[in-house]
Amino acid sequence: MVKQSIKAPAKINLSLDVLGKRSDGYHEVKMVMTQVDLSDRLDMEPREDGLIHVEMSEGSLPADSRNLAHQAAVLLKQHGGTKMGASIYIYKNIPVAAGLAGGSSDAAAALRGLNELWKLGLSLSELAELGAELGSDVPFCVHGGTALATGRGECIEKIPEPPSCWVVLAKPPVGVSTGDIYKRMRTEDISSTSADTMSAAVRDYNYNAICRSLHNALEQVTLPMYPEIRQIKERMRASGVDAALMSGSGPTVFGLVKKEAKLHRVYNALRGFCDQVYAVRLLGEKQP
Ligand SMILES: C[C@@](CO)(OP(=O)(O)O)[C@H](O)COP(=O)(O)OP(=O)(O)OC[C@H]1O[C@@H](n2ccc(N)nc2=O)[C@H](O)[C@@H]1O
Ligand SMILES: Nc1ncnc2c1ncn2[C@@H]1O[C@H](COP(=O)(O)OP(=O)(O)O)[C@@H](O)[C@H]1O
Repeated sequence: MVKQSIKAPAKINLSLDVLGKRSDGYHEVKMVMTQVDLSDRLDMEPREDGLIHVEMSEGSLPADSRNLAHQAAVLLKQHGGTKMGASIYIYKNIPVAAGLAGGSSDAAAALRGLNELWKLGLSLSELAELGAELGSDVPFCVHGGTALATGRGECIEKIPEPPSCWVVLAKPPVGVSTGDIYKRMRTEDISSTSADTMSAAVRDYNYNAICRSLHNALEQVTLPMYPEIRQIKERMRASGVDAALMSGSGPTVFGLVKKEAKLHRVYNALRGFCDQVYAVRLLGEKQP
């Protein structure tokens, strides 16, 4: 039996501008997104009986039709008109509801993997278009790498990879609802945007400019609601990261660190403060 084993990496938002509220209930955004090497893994096998069956290593998450990878498989099956089914096993490493797009990345990995297994021959753009039906972050996860995302997040323009660095991720034990954070966003308070500056810094391969340009408009909503996120940011800065920012709607904070010699100090400072801390690399960067 042919099997597929495929990685589903987490994302961080190097910059996130909210440009306004749309008539469809979503917000117009402009974001620079990139992937890090903290990944779930999806093992997939085709099934002759046509059923979609998902199992998760993480018992607290639904494996039924509420699971984004399950939804992706059903959508692709309908779109591709195949009689085949699939068994999907998800090894979960990415913290859930963290602002790291773990669910979206699982959905994207299911689309890419099943497209191969079922020999549907869809292009990445076609898979991304399908993925947009599941969530705004899914198209980015289908393409992967580093990108400028516009619209509600589903319009993807690939940009070059940023310079290599360490990324320390720290997630406080709070649950944040993305929809709730967007709903509370006061777009009239927006005073500055950052995506163009960040995109230029990435294209220039300029690490210091990337650090200076980190910006997330959703911080103005999430930080006052959860003081522990601000504390993590402050602790990261005090421990010597080059720059720190909340990812997406939160609550995970990421810190960028160029020098490996600093990494242990940052990691240990955070570990004493919060349980879920990861030291990872940006994915796809040129090796130094
Ligand atoms: C904030 C971001 C930044 O990358 O990531 P996360 O924090 O979720 O990782 C994304 O914009 C999240 O994308 P995603 O998590 O796919 O959101 P969706 O499922 O499409 O939408 C969830 C809800 O958020 C709101 N929403 C989402 C995207 C957007 N551009 N405007 C919105 O107002 C809508 O109310 C929607 O019902
Ligand atoms: N495969 C999956 N992995 C993680 N969460 C999932 C998955 N499928 C559905 N979900 C649901 O999606 C929601 C958001 O999860 P996630 O993608 O981890 O958040 P975020 O976009 O904030 O990083 C959670 O409430 C979770 O129950």
